[in-house]
Amino acid sequence: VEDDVSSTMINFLAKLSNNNGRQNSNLAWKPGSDPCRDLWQGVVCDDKNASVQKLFLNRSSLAGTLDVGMLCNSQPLAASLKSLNLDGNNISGAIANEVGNCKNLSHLNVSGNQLSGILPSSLAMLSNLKELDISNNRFSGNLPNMSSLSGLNIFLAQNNQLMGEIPPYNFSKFDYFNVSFNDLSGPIPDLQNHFSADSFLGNPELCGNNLPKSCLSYPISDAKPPDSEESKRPSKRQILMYSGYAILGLVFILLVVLALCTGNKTRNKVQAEKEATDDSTIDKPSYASNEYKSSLSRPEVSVTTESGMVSKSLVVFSRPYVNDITLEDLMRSPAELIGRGKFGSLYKVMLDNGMMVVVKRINDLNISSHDFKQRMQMVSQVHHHHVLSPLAFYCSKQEKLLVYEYQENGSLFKLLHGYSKDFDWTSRLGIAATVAGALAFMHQELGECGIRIAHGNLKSSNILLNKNMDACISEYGATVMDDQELKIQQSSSFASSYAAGASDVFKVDVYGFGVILLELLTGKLVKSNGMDLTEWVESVVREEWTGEVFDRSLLSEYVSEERMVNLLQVAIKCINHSPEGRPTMNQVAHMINAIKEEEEKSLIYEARGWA
Ligand SMILES: Nc1ncnc2c1ncn2[C@@H]1O[C@H](COP(=O)(O)OP(=O)(O)OP(=O)(O)O)[C@@H](O)[C@H]1O
Repeated sequence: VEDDVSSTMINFLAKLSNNNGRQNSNLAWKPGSDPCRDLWQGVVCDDKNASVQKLFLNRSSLAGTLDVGMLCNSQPLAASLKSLNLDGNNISGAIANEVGNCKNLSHLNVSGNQLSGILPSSLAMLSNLKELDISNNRFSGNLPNMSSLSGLNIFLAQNNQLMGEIPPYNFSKFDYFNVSFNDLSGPIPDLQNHFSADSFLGNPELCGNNLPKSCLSYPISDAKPPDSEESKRPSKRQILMYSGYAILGLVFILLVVLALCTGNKTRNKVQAEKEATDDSTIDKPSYASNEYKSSLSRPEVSVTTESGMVSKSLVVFSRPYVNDITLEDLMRSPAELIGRGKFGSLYKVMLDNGMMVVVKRINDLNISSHDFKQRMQMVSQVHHHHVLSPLAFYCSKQEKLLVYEYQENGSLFKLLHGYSKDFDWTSRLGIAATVAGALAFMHQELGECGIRIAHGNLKSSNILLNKNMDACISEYGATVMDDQELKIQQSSSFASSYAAGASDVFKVDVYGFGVILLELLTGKLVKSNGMDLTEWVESVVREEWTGEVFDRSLLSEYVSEERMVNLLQVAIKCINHSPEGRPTMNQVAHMINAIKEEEEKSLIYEARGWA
């Protein structure tokens, strides 16, 4: 390989590494050595070791600037390079127009970085391009028209800030196509039945079949360039169509007003009758539909409807029953306030189709709309039977809403600290194992995405029980805590050590899970009469009175104290003051499964009378 190729590559990597002109030491590309013969890490050469064909610099902790121009202006390299993979770093900068000089590039993957700027039109000149992945960055401007690239079969651009209309791509050529969660507008082109709405979700101004917004204002068959003079003047057909809609709209509004008047009278009567017969106020749900509706109909949340029916802004993930739910549906459905936590209020809402959902209004979440969208999309893509996925979300600068399925059997918190005393050891151990397994799975899946999304607010009120009494984790990823919040959240005695490790967000979840284990073992509240559960358990264990820790109702069940002590040891590891000292959720899940297996074996022994 020519010397100037080696030195270009070293300079390219030094810029990407942002390490005072030095490159990332893990990769060890040494001046004076040969990229092919000396087997530089991440470099793939041709059979004769004469030219560099592929660069795999993905997940290499690079946090500098991308200078594609440097690579593609170096003639031998520009001619030989077929694949450039920079996925999953923290690289900033833009894709320079010179990328068009890398004529043989077939795979370009810059996903999961901090890249920004406008996509160069020269991308459309890469006639060998097969895969282009620019997802999870901050690119803006229009999508390049790459309809002439006949070999392009993967195009991923989700989670950026791209604008404008989608060019007329030939969708039959794509195996994968995704432009969801951008700011694209206008009608989606003819998909030739190749892609579902999921590839386009999260673009409030995009319209088409199965998208929240219909294309009434963009009759596709009459499509003209949107800013041509003629398109600005409505045609006779359009005038007739709009007048029809206006009349229908008026009739609809009159009917709604009429229905509201009669409905109000009936409701007032029913309410009055109810109040007369029911004077108990304890545990009665507080009806809050007015507060809820006014919160949802504030200007920044209000729906812009077309033909009075289509919501502009609710992002709905495709699930049965809620596929065509709109923000308007949520607004007009009966709502009841069921909780007001630190991070927002929770409403129970009954949809027209009888489905019960909960809507969480999140206050002051320390996160931009773009990042929130990105988080929610990633969380919704990871499916685990014991994690409640959001059904839909809404997001503006001022307001964030999350919609979940209602879980009728309440929370683990209620089961432990409510009136029911019927919560035996086997069920507690089962819930601990289920939650640990689900959390380990989520950490594994979401640890691989660039931003590492943790639950962020794990506690027994966020562990819900479905109709089969199976535990599921709710509100995964809905809380983003900074160090300051962590300090406030924790008791002063170990706030600093706890917050110091906040950078590993997963270890914060491990701590939260440890506290849940302590609740399961002791049956005690996390905070009660000024006592902190973790401090109390630690002091009792220090004094070697471990037996005192356990819930009395468990002791009366003749549960093996050895297995309870084993579970307590797992809990104590999880609440280690030093985050680095805590196990990973995967390790926790293994430890709990081992205890559960022991328990199951002993139950079999007992059943056979061998004990
Ligand atoms: N999908 C759901 N179905 C049924 N009950 C739920 C659902 N989501 C939450 N809850 C319950 O509603 C109550 C209020 O929840 P909310 O999330 O507002 O408060 P929290 O969990 O106590 O506080 P935070 O704001 O810190 O999450 C809790 O008891 C919770 O268990």
